[in-house]
Amino acid sequence: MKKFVLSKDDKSAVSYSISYENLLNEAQFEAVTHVDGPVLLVAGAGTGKTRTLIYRVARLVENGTDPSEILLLTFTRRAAHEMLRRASHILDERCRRVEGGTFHHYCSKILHRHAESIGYPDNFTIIDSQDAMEAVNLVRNRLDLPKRKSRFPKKSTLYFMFSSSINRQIPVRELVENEYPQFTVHIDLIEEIYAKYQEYKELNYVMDFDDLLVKTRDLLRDNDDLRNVIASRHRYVMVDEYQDTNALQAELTSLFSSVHHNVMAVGDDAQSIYSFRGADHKNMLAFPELFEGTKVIKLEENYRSTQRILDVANRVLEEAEEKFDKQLYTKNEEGDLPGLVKAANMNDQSRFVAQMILNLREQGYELSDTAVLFRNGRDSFDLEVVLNNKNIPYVKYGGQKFTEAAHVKDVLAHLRVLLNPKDLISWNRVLMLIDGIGPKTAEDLFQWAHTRGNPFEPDRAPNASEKYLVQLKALSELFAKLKKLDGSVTEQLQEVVSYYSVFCRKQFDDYPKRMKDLETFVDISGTYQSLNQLIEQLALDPIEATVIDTEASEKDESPLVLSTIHSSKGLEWRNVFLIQCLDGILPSGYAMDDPRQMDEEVRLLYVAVTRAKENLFITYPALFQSRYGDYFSQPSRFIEDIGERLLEPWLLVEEHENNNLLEE
Ligand SMILES: Nc1ncnc2c1ncn2[C@@H]1O[C@H](COP(=O)(O)OP(=O)(O)OP(=O)(O)O)[C@@H](O)[C@H]1O
Repeated sequence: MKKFVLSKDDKSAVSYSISYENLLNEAQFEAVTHVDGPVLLVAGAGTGKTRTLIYRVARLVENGTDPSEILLLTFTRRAAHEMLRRASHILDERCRRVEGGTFHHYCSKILHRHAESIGYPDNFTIIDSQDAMEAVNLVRNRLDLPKRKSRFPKKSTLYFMFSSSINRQIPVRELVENEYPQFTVHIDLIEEIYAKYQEYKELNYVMDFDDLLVKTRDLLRDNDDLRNVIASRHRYVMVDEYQDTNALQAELTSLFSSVHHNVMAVGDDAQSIYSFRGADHKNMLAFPELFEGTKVIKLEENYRSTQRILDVANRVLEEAEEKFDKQLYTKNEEGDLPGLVKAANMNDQSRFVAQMILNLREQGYELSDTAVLFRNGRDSFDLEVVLNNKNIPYVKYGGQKFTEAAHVKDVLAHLRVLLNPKDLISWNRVLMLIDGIGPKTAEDLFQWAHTRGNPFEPDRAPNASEKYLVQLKALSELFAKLKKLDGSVTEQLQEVVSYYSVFCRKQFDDYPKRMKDLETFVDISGTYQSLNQLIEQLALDPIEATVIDTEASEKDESPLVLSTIHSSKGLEWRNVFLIQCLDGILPSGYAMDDPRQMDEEVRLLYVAVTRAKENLFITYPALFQSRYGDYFSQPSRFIEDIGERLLEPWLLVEEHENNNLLEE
């Protein structure tokens, strides 16, 4: 037999089209050119984590790696798309073939492909947290609970307990005993509801978000062949925002990279703000233990902000009990001192923000160069009224999601049952729109349809009452039409919206606005290739409500951004206003008794401050108005002592008292 010796390909011989060395600093370059073995990139805000990931994707592809062998896991799908768009911009279209998305998306993809191995059909549906709570409620109500003397947890609390137990890998019993001691008397019942909830999901072919992670973990952990096939495909695994992952996601990262062991995790422990979803920033500390031979690379130079903004950020972090080994610095300009603006009341605060935004526009900033950030979605309501009056266009992120609105959920429920006729929660929604049908009748119809009849002809049920027979016939006709239109998402959606318009008009006073939303939804549905894809992507990646609003209105100026701090993660603007910076809001009143939660509030403020590139204004009203009455409020304890050297106080003066509208 003849022997031929294959020589190792000389990677150094690749000539790169991008001059990585000039575009990156030393630490970034080290991370980008790292090829084999695990790496943990520990980096402060604005130090170029995203940039490093983008250049690493480009470099690996330039090196000859097949893009489909790179797995890029990010916090939102939008983030993955954006990174791959930028990578393909700096290199070429090959980068778009990189497998990118969130853990949930990727797991759902694996599970759809291997559904039979876990006893599910491949058309299982994913339920969002609201539907999951409804399912918990349903199983709770089915249990004939004896009359209780002591308080029992609400459906949302139960769901939250179950989800925490899974994400943090703590048994329900232990979690309740430690964190909800007031409910320990009901522990057996809570465990029973948990078991029944799992059973409900299996019988009805639905999965909640947590199932996607758990079932993928179990599938890969218990099935060596499949794990090897899947992990062999992942020559390189990269995980962004590692500080906001949980123990389960760490385990999945390890399973995904179990063949090649080339995993890069990127994160900033000081920006961990999702512990309420089970995220644990200690995951970052545990990374080197989980991945043997980890190389740790630190990014410390900030490129985003002026030094004066960073001085405030560094000072904010000092408020945390858990001290961070971080001092952000930059070679950028020193910049203006960030302002601390005290307004007499909320309306003055809004007037200040709106007027200042217009001033900035006059100075040449686009509206979209500016963001207004706040702790809770409701904190911007007053400002929104003022912006509307002044005709300043804005988009708002982080409030209610489009798919959380009742009218959208109603429409989607019709499509969900079409895809998965066993989805009881959606059937209930569909049937209970009809006059005369309550939960009991809805469940009877569901049971009948699933044992004897065709689920899509509910009007044939033997004991369907005359009261609602005509409506049931209309529903059956709708399903028949939808089946005929199979393959055209837009036409199917249009059919449901026309069927639903009668109910919308009957249920909601503001039905014209809601119908307009739905029409816009029909217009944009063409981007989805199938109904399955539409339902799944909307569950995993809900559209922001105001994205629909802005699609509907045709403003030609790119709008100002209003966002909760949570939704501002990873983004940056030239000007940032942080409003309602009050004790009780930031930090939240609910966090005050728990040092761990208080630390998370500090990190939240840190995230807000580090979004600003050039100008930062922190504002608060001296008088807080609420439906319970007005009261004098205190600025956030985190900013109160920062001092004038770092945060310059601003005083607002009315025009008639002084010719200058605003005085420093
Ligand atoms: N080496 C560099 N040279 C020039 N600009 C850079 C460099 N690295 C990063 N930047 C710029 O700094 C800003 C922040 O970078 P990036 O968004 O990648 O940081 P990040 O670490 O992901 O931030 P955060 O975690 O706070 O969201 C961006 O505008 C980016 O283009």
